[in-house]
Amino acid sequence: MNDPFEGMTNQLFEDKHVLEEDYAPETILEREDEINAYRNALKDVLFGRNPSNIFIYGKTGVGKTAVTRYMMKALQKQVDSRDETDDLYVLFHNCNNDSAYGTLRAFINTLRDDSEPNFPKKGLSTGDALEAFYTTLDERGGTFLLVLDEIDHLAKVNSLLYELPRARSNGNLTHARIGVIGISNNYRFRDSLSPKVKGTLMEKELSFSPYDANELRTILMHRAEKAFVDDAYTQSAISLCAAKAAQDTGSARQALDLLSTGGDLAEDRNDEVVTDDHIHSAETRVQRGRVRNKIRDQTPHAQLILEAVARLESSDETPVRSKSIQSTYERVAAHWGTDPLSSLRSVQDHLSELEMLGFLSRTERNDGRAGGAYYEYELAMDADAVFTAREEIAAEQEP
Ligand SMILES: Nc1ncnc2c1ncn2[C@@H]1O[C@H](COP(=O)(O)OP(=O)(O)OP(=O)(O)O)[C@@H](O)[C@H]1O
Repeated sequence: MNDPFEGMTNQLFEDKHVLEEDYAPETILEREDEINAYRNALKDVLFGRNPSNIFIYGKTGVGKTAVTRYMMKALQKQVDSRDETDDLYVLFHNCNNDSAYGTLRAFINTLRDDSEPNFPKKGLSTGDALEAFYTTLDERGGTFLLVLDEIDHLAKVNSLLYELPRARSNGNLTHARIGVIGISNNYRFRDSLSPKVKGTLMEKELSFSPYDANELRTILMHRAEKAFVDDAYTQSAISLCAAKAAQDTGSARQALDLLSTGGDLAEDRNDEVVTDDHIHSAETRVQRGRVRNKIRDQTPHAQLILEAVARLESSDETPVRSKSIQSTYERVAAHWGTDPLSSLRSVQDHLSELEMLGFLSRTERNDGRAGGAYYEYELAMDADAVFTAREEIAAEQEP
């Protein structure tokens, strides 16, 4: 066979990385009000005062992380240019599936010199970790901003959020000041905190709303200019990405995914310009990717239970009660070589969780005295999308 890569050229993309998730935009567009509010909330850091605690809320892809990183960089630059201001350290941590102990350990290890031993993974208590953290902070001195992304996923969050803001007034810190910046998709997060914590935190709250089509178009145009070579996309393709993402989620991530996938498709087909056609085709692929990622985030048993409901849905057996789902789930688990959960209660817990996350819908039925109240479940998404996602996830996991 001839060289399969012979003659391949890169004619569409100037710099594809500009459309990818880990690209940090140097300008933030369409978020002036949020940036102003953020600036006011952070200004104490410049004046040597205790920093405010700040919580950022908003749905996925609306710029919470991008704006936070942008603000932290700008603040760091400003602090570094002012001799009279205390040193600033910004520490980022994603709290997904982590504990207060793990979070503190990550911060301690980031701050410790290479010559110092790492803080142990286990064997000590959260209290020990807090003590070591305070010692490390006080040794350095200065202002520490702790950015806790996905803070609603942090186990034992109350203990941490109660302790950190009081560290200075309790005499645990003398030379250091702490501010907590929490980021969350869950607007109800605050309600879940204990009254004691709410009273101590006194946080400033910033809310990021979904983008509309015009805002998304501005963001996309700016990126497309850098990502593609001249004339490699139509304005109409950009507007279409913006319109589709605005109508669905208002997420800049979704809009960027559509544009990037549209570019991939055009490149695969050797087309020189990204057009509406590519974006229409990209939509199915992006949608599939999103479903797959959402399913991948679930535990193995939750995935099997979801697949069981999808099987029942595709054979027209829904709405269906949890007992019938359980027997289908047992067959699905056997198919994948997994031991199923044995209690109906556990299956029902997973069903409630899947309903809450939007995978399933449920209706309460009541058979009166004879049967009492019970739930019936249906799939809230396309069954084929679940099957494809499950097969793709299984293929990824094969050695
Ligand atoms: N205003 C903006 N200007 C430029 N790029 C943006 C803007 N808002 C979002 N983006 C880009 O969109 C993508 C998603 O944004 P980001 O990660 O900040 O969202 P998020 O709200 O933190 O979402 P999640 O809750 O899922 O983490 C990133 O690639 C980011 O660079």
